[in-house]
Amino acid sequence: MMPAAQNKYKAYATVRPATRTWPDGRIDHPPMWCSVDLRDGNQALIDPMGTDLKMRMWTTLVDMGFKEIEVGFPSASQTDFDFIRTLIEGGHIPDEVTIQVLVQSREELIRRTFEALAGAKRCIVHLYNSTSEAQRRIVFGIDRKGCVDLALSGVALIRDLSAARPEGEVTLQYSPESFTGTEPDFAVEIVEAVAEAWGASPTRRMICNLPATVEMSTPNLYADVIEWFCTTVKNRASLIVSVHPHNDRGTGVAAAELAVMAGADRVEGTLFGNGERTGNVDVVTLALNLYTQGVDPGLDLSDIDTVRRAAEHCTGLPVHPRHPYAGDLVYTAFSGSHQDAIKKGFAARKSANDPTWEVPYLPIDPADVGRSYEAVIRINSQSGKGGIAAVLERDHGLEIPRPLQVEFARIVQELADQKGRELESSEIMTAFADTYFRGGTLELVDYSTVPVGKGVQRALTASLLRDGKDVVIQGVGSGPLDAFVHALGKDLGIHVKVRDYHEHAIGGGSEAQAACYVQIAVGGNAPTHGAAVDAGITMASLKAVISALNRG
Ligand SMILES: CC(=O)SCCNC(=O)CCNC(=O)[C@H](O)C(C)(C)COP(=O)(O)OP(=O)(O)OC[C@H]1O[C@@H](n2cnc3c(N)ncnc32)[C@H](O)[C@@H]1OP(=O)(O)O
Ligand SMILES: CC(C)C(=O)C(=O)O
Repeated sequence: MMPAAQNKYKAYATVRPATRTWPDGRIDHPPMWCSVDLRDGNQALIDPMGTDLKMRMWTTLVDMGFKEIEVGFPSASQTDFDFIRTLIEGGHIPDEVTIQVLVQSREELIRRTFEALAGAKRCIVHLYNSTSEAQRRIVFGIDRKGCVDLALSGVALIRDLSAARPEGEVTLQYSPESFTGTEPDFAVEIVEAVAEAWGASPTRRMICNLPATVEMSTPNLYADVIEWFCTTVKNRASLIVSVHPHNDRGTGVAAAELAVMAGADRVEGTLFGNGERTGNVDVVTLALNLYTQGVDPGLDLSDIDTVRRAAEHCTGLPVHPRHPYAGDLVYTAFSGSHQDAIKKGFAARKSANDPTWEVPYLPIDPADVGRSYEAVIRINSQSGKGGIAAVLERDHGLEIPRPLQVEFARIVQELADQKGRELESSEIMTAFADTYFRGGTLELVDYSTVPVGKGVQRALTASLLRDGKDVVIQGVGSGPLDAFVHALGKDLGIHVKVRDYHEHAIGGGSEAQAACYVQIAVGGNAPTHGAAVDAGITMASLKAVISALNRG
């Protein structure tokens, strides 16, 4: 038994904005994005990235279009320091990209940070100290004033070192770390003090980053406190309000989205949500959530698998198969009704002249992120006729008619149940061929036809093997199939009624083949299906009838 919750945990304290506007919000433009893969993501890895992996991550982020990238904590690690020097000295930072570095409010660390930044044209120095009531009491042993003083001592040094930089001033970012555990009025107090000490103004905005260092509440309460902060803080116009959600409750994405509705201008996060504990907010999901609402996210994810491979290589962590937009299974439907609807959705798109995406069960066109339609439908015991027919069509060119779909789906379900696993496309084709391209008592060897009378009718002669013995049958009908049916009844006493007939070409040109599907009834017996593929359509149709008879 877990200990009684009410004795051990407290509900999150809330603050209510005077006018709560965020629930009516829509996100109609992307926030400013900042990747923290090379810092918060990296610091959470069992094996932090070395220079080569950092460079691969950096290139991936730049190629995706990030304009702000936190590249490390240069005063904490020589690897981070050296990597930043490599970026600057190697000319790897495009003009439109600003690097960001993290530092605590400690003199020697701040000085070392500025050494790392020598030569960088544009950079953000990100200063943090924890402001939560618990950390002030437990970790730092300081009161509110002590906490403000700690922040201000850092700001004063950064201001001086920044002013002395020959390359120009840095941008200051300040994080009241553990913001979600900080009394909102104190967060406002310390940010106002820092902004004033820095000399923030509408033309020299300071980034004020409000982290859910630990996600402690439902996302609506985070949004409430963000809106309350934005409407309470002095000189809001002098601040870029940034959020930095973590995912402790599994709602980091929702928290970020609601925070943007509540007034945040900027979001810090990582690719696929790597980061401390349960991770940082996943910027890939955030960006593609925007995209599916018709908003250009400003990040290029047209080749999501390349981004994913880079992230997996750099972090050593796999992306979950169900991860939004990027997982192996997210463009795959196993269940029958989903497969049926997806198949119909794709077909409707083909015939409609409208680019608007509207395929059931697929919130995004897989092609937009470089994934293929081919992977959409896979078959197991939960699959239905629509999906199975789609696989036969997609991989084997067979467009089987609806009554045959219904019958074959039962056969496939039994097979999948018996195997207890997903079926390969080749196994489905083999099952189809074994069932409907059926050899047996009868085998068609050849046939010929000639016109009869004024050519309205045709006479057909067919050579068959019946139980291995040659037989020749002859009949007359309105076409070769009709004449064949007549011949079977007249010469072999097999009285066939064709109940359903479909044919189509497979492929084109000299390689083209014909596929034919029939449903026949013999005497009072239950109808059976047969199918055949042959170079000629007549041969395919006669063989399909023979297949059906062999099954009967
Ligand atoms: C929420 C976040 O993700 S914040 C980022 C966290 N990232 C990291 O910590 C990774 C990089 N950090 C490090 O490698 C180390 O902490 C270093 C190199 C920066 C500092 O190392 P050390 O001083 O040897 O060790 P340590 O981190 O344990 O020091 C903690 C001290 O710093 C103080 N401190 C912690 N954060 C801050 C801060 N933001 N500003 C000022 N002082 C701070 C603590 O109160 C403690 O003080 P004490 O020594 O008087 O008790
Ligand atoms: C330094 C801050 C922004 C941080 O990483 C956090 O609070 O998670």
